[in-house]
Amino acid sequence: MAAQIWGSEKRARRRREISAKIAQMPELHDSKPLPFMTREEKIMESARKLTILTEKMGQIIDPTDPAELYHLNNEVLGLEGNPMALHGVMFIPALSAQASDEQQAKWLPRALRREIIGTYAQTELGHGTNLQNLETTATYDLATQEFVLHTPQITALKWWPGNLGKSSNYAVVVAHMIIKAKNYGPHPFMVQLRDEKTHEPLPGITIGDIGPKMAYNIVDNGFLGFNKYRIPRTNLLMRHTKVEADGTYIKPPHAKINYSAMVHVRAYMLTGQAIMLASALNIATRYSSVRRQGQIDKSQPEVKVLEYQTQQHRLFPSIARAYAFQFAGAETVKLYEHVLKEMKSGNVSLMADLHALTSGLKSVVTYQTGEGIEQARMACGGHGYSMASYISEIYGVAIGGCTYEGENMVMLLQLARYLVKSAALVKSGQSSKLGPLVAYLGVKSEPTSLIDRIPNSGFTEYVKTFQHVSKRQTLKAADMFFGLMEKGEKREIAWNKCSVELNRASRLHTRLFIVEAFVRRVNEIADIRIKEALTDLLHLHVNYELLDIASYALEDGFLSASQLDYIRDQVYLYLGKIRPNAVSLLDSWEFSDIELRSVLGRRDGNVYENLFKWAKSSPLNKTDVLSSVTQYLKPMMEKARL
Ligand SMILES: CCCCCCCC/C=C\C/C=C/C(=O)SCCNC(=O)CCNC(=O)[C@H](O)C(C)(C)COP(=O)(O)OP(=O)(O)OC[C@H]1O[C@@H](n2cnc3c(N)ncnc32)[C@H](O)[C@@H]1OP(=O)(O)O
Ligand SMILES: Cc1cc2nc3c(=O)[nH]c(=O)nc-3n(C[C@H](O)[C@H](O)[C@H](O)COP(=O)(O)OP(=O)(O)OC[C@H]3O[C@@H](n4cnc5c(N)ncnc54)[C@H](O)[C@@H]3O)c2cc1C
Repeated sequence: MAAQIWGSEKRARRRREISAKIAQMPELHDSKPLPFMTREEKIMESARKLTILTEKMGQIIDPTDPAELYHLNNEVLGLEGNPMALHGVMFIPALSAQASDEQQAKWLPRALRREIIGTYAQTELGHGTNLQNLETTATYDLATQEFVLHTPQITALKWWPGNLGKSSNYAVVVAHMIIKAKNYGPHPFMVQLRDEKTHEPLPGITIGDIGPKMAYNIVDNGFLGFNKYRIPRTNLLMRHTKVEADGTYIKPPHAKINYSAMVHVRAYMLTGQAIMLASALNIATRYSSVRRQGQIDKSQPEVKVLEYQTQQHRLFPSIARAYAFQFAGAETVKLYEHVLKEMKSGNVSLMADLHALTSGLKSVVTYQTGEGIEQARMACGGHGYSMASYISEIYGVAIGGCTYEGENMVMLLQLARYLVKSAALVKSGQSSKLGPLVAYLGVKSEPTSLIDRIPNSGFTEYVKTFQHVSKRQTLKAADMFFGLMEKGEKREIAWNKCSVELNRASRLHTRLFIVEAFVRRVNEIADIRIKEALTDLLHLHVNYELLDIASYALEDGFLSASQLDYIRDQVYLYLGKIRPNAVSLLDSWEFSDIELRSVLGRRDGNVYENLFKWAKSSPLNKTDVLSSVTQYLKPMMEKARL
């Protein structure tokens, strides 16, 4: 199963080998539990480990393999981030995709050797979503052949970029490019921020940390202002766009090609989210098979809480989602790598499809991951609320994904643009022009669903039902939009008035893609036992997801009440079937105790003794009487007693 999750036997074996090596290197372990550290201590601890990793990486992993690097980071540095989180996730990908060969030769080896630390600085205090209204300018000075970066007012300060505040000395900065008073829109520039020897900010640069956040606090998200700060013309990233010495602008082959670093993260973050969901579920499910509370049969001893159907219903559909996201994520990364290769050689024809797909997936996956992690926390009762479970930290980090790389509603609306265009093709009889991801929009469906009507139909009837509801909602939302425009409403106003319905269409389309990716994977599996276990999970997935969106299929009578009863019964049936495999389905992800950082989720199940040990190690317990008591509470009580 681990091979299915991680992509191959070899990958799963390598992960085990890497974990085993890390277990033997105490210098790479947390020196004390992270929840007992201050933010400053955590940042220091992370930098300490990161430095050792830089020295010893070659002994532990193949540093050229991104999957191994990602695993190493998760184990050693953890999900709260690290001083170079953005360096690998966005800075290097931005240079790789947008810098010319010459620029890459100059900067990439230095970045890869970690001679310099970089980030991606785009969002500003006043604008994040609406890139067209960013305020930072890069004005070309023909006389010196330099760009002058400037922050015209406080809302133009770069705000949020990870590791910008304290760690990075370089950044890819997105600024409006102005040449001879003409604004060419946002473009990426390579900018040095700090002196390479002293790490002091360079003259003309104002920079700092934006303060503590809900989670992800090892990352120093930062602010950045420029005061007429000059960089050479050749620091504009010039793979696709060029500015010649005389100010001549050569436009890129696709207007949005400079957005590729964002698409990169949107594609890669899906499996990251799956891992966070599976981690929280692993903790909750292991704990649920240790925790005994109450009886089902009063004549019997207390049961493990995992025996309760409500507990299974809370956890198991999310287990199925974690697998589904991992499989959909793997497909998306493959597609992204293909499109990137094409893009580098000038073929931009697949960019719109990839943008639509990743926009929808990013939104649905992060939202459902957040839901699943929060349910996992609640499933641990009181101990879930303790940082000893570590689930609240996983939650805080995961839901950041609903916001970064494009706020979820906004990204769903991006997919909706694509769906509406596709609907227009269907309506004008040009279904043959639909791309493979939306071809179902042009296919006539049966009048009613055949779920529970055809024996041995596998998952086909489920997929057809998801297709039906997605198609119906897309065409309905598109009709509503076109209808408003026909009535004379301006395009943008009509769009806003339909946007809730449009986003519903985007979610349904994306959920269909996730179901199909799960089905595709199960169909590929040769090992009969693995196929069986995953087929059970897929049964739970399709029935649970369909029940969740049943109103769409009920409102036009595509599903009947009796079919809905069948679907509900299937959910309960598969909860029971999955119960014996539940812990194994999560243990198959092979997270080590070092990586999970959870007292509740310990592999050995020795929860209570270790919770007590953990509590005793709280800094508050270093002394029996705190100074808050001697200074304030004791005098207050004494005064009250007088
Ligand atoms: C190993 C991985 C683990 C991952 C862990 C990650 C941890 C790191 C943590 C955090 C990192 C976070 C980083 C950041 O957040 S960086 C900042 C990200 N910011 C955003 O995402 C901003 C969101 N906004 C946008 O992307 C855009 O403004 C927009 C797409 C919403 C709108 O852009 P705009 O230029 O205004 O375009 P239009 O709406 O007018 O659309 C025009 C047209 O262009 C199409 N389009 C837009 N983007 C793309 C694209 N990327 N590719 C292809 N096409 C694109 C759009 O669809 C329109 O098409 P049309 O309908 O045919 O006209
Ligand atoms: C943990 C974290 C890490 C980050 N890291 C980075 C980084 O490394 N580099 C970087 O540059 N940025 C980074 N960001 C910033 C992030 O990319 C932005 O916060 C994000 O893109 C959302 O933009 P915003 O904050 O402007 O939200 P806003 O756009 O102000 O969103 C507020 C509300 O308005 C709604 N809204 C906005 N526009 C529309 C619209 N057109 N239609 C409908 N509704 C709309 C949204 O849906 C939302 O409900 C990070 C953010 C976080 C939380």
